[in-house]
Amino acid sequence: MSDRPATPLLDRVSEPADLKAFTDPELTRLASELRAETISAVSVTGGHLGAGLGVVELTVALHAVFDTPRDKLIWDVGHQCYPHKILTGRRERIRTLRSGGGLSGFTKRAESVYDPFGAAHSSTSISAALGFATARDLGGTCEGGLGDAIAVIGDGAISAGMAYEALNNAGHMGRRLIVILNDNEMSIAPPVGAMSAYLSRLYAGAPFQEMKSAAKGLTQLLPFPFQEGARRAKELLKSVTVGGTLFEELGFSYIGPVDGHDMEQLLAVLRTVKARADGPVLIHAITQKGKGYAPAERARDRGHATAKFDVLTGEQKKSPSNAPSFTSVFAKSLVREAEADGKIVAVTAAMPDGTGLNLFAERFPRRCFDVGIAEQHAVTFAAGMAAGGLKPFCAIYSTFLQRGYDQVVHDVAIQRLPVRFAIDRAGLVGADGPTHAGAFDVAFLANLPGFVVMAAADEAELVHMVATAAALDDRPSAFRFPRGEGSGVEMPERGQPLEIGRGRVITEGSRVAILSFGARLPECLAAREALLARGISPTIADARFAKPLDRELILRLAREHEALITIEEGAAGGFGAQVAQLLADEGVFDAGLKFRMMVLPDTFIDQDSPAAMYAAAAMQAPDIEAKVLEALGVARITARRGLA
Ligand SMILES: Cc1ncc(C[n+]2csc(CCOP(=O)(O)OP(=O)(O)O)c2C)c(N)n1
Ligand SMILES: CC(=O)[C@@H](O)[C@H](O)COP(=O)(O)O
Ligand SMILES: [Mg+2]
Repeated sequence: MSDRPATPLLDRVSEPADLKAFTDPELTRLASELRAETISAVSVTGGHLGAGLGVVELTVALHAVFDTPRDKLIWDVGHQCYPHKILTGRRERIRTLRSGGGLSGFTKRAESVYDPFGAAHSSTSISAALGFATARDLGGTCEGGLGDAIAVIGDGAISAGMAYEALNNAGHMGRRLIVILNDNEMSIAPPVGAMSAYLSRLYAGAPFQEMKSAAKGLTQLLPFPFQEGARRAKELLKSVTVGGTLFEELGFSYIGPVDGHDMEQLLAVLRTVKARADGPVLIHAITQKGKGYAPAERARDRGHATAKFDVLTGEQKKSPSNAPSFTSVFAKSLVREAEADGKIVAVTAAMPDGTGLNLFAERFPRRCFDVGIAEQHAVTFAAGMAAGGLKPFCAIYSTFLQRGYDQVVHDVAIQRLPVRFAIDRAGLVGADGPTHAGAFDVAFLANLPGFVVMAAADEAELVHMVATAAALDDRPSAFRFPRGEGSGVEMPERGQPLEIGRGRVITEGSRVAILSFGARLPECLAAREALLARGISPTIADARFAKPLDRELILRLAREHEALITIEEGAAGGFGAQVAQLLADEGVFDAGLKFRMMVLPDTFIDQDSPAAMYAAAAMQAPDIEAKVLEALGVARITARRGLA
C-alpha cells in the first residue's frame, strides 16, 4: 500500500489554470487533498508545516479566482507556501523541500514564475505588492504580465513596522491592491502586542457585534453579487463588514472577518473583490495554524516547524543530541548572570523559543520582553533601557539583526550605549538557506567605533562571553554563536569575564599560524592533524575578539610565521579584513608575510546540511589544510613528487 494519500482531484492539477475547470464543491475537496499531500510531503522533509496547513483553503481559492502568474501572489515570509508550490507545477519536487539541490522552503523568484517575489524575512509583502501594482499602472513589464497584486500577510508579520509603512503608503496612493490578513492568532509563539489584541477584538466580543450591524456597508463597496441572486453568498457575508477599523482609517476597504477555511465564503469574497475593487482592500481572514492535522493543532507552536515525522502518530524523528545546543548554553548562562545582577534584562523580537529566552522569561517574567517581529524597535528599546541604567541583552538571529542595523549604528554605537547583542545562528544555518545565513554581522559590527565583537569557538567560550558582556558597562558589545549543538567540551560552572581584546593560543607550532574567529576552531584542529601527518605543525589560535583585536598576539603570529591564515564563519569585510588592516598599518606585509583570509564566498549558498554548505564554501578541515599547503607552496611540490 502506498504511503501517499489518494489525490484524484489534485492529480488533475499541473498548473493553477487547471483549477478554473473545477466546480466550487470540487475546490473544497481539492483543498482536503492538498492538505493531505502537504502533510505527507513535510513528513519526509521536515520544515514549516503549521502555517501552510492554515492557508490551504486560501491557497486554492486564490489560485481558483485569480490568474497567476499574471496576478502576483506574494506570500509574506513564504514559510506557508508549500501548498502553493504543489499547485504551481512543483508537486513532483515537493519531497525535496529544504534539502540540497531541492526546492527552497520559501518563495524564490529563481524557482518559479509563480513566486513573483522572494521572501523569508517577514513583513515585506505589502511593500512588494504595492510595487507591482504601481509597475502595472505605470506601464511596467515582467515575466507573466502584470495584473492584480495580492499580499498575504500573517497577524505576526503585520506587527512589524515595515508593514505599517506599506499600509500608510498604499492607503495614500489609492491604487487597486489586495491585502489578505491571515489571522491565526499565532506567530511562532503566541502573538504579542496591542495590535494583536486589536485584531482579536475585530472578531470577538462587543466590537464584533457592532461590526455585524455595519455589514450593510459592504454592499456599497461590493454590490455584486449581493443585489441579484447569490443568496448564499449574501447570507455568508452578513457577518462581514467594512468601516470603522484602523485599516479603513489608513485608506483601505476592510472586509472581514472571513472564515478562512470556508471555501464558499472565500470564493464569494475573492470573486467580488476581483470584480469590484477599485482601490486598496484588506480582507481579514480568520484561520487556524496547523488546521486539519491533529498533532499540529495540539502542538504549542501549532506545528510551526517540525523535523521529519510519522504521519499517523505525529511523532518527530529527531536525531539524538550529543552536546547541548549553543542556544541553550547561552540561555542558561544568561539566567545565571541575571540571578547575580538584577539589572540584566532580555529582549527578543518574536523568537522566544529560537533564542532560548523562553527560559529567561520563565525565571524572570518581568525582565524579559518579547516585542513582536520588530527588530528595529527591539534595538532602540534596548538602547533606551541601557540609557536608563539597565543591562539589556538583545537576543537576535544574525540574519534578522540586519533589519535593525541603522538602530545599531545610530541609537547604540554613536551613543556608546552598553547594549549586549547575543547573535544566534551565526554562519551558515542549513535548511533555511541563504535568507537565514548569518553572514554579515561581523562585517557590519566590527566596523563600528567602540563596539566589542566576540565569537564563541565552543560552548564553554560562549559561557565566558555572556559573562564578559554582562560585565561590560561602558560600551556596546556583541557575541556570536552558531545554530546547533556545541562540541561537547567541558563546561564551566559560571562564566569568567574575558580580558577585552585578548585571544588565546591553542597549540604552538611553526611556519604557519591559523587564527580562527568563532566556531571553525574544531575544523582547524582537524586540519592540524592532517598537516602533522605531512610534517607541518601549525600554530592554532582562537582570536575571540574581532574588535578590539589582540594586536600583540596577531603581530607576534605574523612575525614568527612564514604564513598567517584567518578563518571565520562570515563574509568578507569581517574579522580577516580587520586583521589585514592591522598588518598593513604595521607594515608586516612589507616583510613578505604570506597572508590568506578564509571567509564565506561572494555568493549566496543554497540550502543544504550545514556541513555541505561549509564544504561548498571551502571552509572545512580539508580546505584549511589545502589553504595551508597552498600558502606554504607545499601542495605544488607534493604534486611534483607524486608525478616523479
Ligand atoms: C524579520 C523577521 N523576523 C523574524 C522572523 C522569524 N519568523 C518567521 S515566521 C514568524 C512568525 C510569523 O507569524 P505570522 O505572520 O502570523 O505567520 P504564521 O506563521 O502564523 O502563519 C517569525 C517570527 C522572520 N522570518 N523575519
Ligand atoms: C520562517 C522563519 O524565519 C523561522 O521559522 C526560521 O525558520 C526559524 O529558524 P530556526 O529553526 O533556526 O529557529
Ligand atoms: Mg499568525
